Amino acid sequence: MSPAISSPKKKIKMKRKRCRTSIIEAEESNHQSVDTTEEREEETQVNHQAEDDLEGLPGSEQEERDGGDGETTEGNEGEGEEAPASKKQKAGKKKGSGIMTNESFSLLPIAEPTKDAIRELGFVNMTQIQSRAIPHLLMGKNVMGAARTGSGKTLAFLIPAVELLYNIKFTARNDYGYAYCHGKKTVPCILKTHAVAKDLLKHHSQTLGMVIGGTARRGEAEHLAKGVNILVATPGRLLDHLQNTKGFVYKNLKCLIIDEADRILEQNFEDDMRQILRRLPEERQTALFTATQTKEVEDFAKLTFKESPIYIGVDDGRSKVTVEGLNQGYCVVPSSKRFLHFSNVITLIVMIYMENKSSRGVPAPFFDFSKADKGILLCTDVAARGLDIPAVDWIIQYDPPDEPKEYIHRVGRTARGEGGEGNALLFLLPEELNFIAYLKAANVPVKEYEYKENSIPNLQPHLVKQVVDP
Ligand SMILES: Nc1ncnc2c1ncn2[C@@H]1O[C@H](COP(=O)(O)OP(=O)(O)OP(=O)(O)O)[C@@H](O)[C@H]1O
Repeated sequence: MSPAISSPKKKIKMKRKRCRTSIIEAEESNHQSVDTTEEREEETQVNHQAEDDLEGLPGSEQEERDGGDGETTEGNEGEGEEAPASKKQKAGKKKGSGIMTNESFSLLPIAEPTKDAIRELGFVNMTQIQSRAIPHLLMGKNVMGAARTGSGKTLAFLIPAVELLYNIKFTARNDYGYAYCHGKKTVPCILKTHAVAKDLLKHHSQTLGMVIGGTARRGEAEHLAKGVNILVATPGRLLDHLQNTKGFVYKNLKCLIIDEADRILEQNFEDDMRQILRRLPEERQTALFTATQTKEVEDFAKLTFKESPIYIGVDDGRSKVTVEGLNQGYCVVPSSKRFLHFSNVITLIVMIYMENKSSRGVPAPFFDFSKADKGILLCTDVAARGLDIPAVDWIIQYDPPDEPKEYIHRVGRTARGEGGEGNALLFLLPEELNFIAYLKAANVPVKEYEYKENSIPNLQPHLVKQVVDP
């Protein structure tokens, strides 16, 4: 029988239970690869060669050949150096989330300043995507990486970026070495990457910049003309600077990293990307990362890579696409009761995160919410991707998104990182129930919660009072 949700407040207060569904190996992965099976086989051979080259490096041979099942290999007991355990690593001791390996960052052939920065971030062992992607990227290979939300993709591509620039001794002036392009125009996603890059560069002299559509471009242009080593950018604004900013030297570009690849084609950035790719030096490394493997990503990969990249699908073969620590369910409610039920669950409205922006295009509620001890953030899909807000307990969806992959990104804002736990509840109208079939086909494990008519308190007078006399 499905659990009742007659008292959502009670449910929220209830000690969160981990989803105990065991991982069942799917016989066939539902994920699509970039290439046809034939191409994939060839690529696998290439991968094995690369892995042989990588012998001795963590995450190389064994894992890649096993195909990576997303199963937990408990973290923190590896040969890691002493490091201050961050909240997240402590959380990892509670229960494995299925994203960790027992391979320590200290085993990577990377410079001391980078290792120091990782240690100071409080990370000891690598997540799966990190242990499998970093060695290839350090060797200059083109990589396409797919791993579920909250599994550490950001460090997977930033550590090699920082490292390679350090090794080739790029100077701050006029050496534009790395471009990181985010598929979606959401400012917080860019900020997250920029913040992680800044932390990693703490003991390095390499420089960092950021260009974002919708913000003042003049300051950006001046910054670019002075020289930036790693540039975090949205596609449209990057193209604008490539076309129009005098003194922006990008002929030395060594690597292009594209994140949230599935959004690029969806958001009609294809033309922008074509033009960006045409302008950048051909002799460069390219990496493409995504949380959801889709047809769009395949198409985009064909546009991006001249030759097949090394494909790393951490979750291929997993029987579910969301993280272990996520409890998720849905509740079918009639249209007339949905809002009341929704308000009952959230009980209190604290912040609203729409498209409103403060200075530099950064939505103020995002920062307030990130810093707050507790709170509720009302948001549109603009907050659905890439955000890494600490300790989000619940994601409540007032209505379903258009596609399962959007659902996966929405719920991916909770239960992030090692040991991350969280809950997600989706309200559906009876006529929207079909969406569950799509979720199940996409390997999203959702439970049905029972809707009880009499569980809704009469909030109407309270709401009216709030509106009239806030
Ligand atoms: N090796 C690690 N050990 C413990 N925690 C980690 C490690 N690497 C990353 N994390 C933490 O895991 C969380 C998720 O990381 P990150 O934001 O990079 O995920 P992501 O895969 O990019 O997610 P999304 O697809 O939703 O953008 C972050 O809070 C990050 O600090």
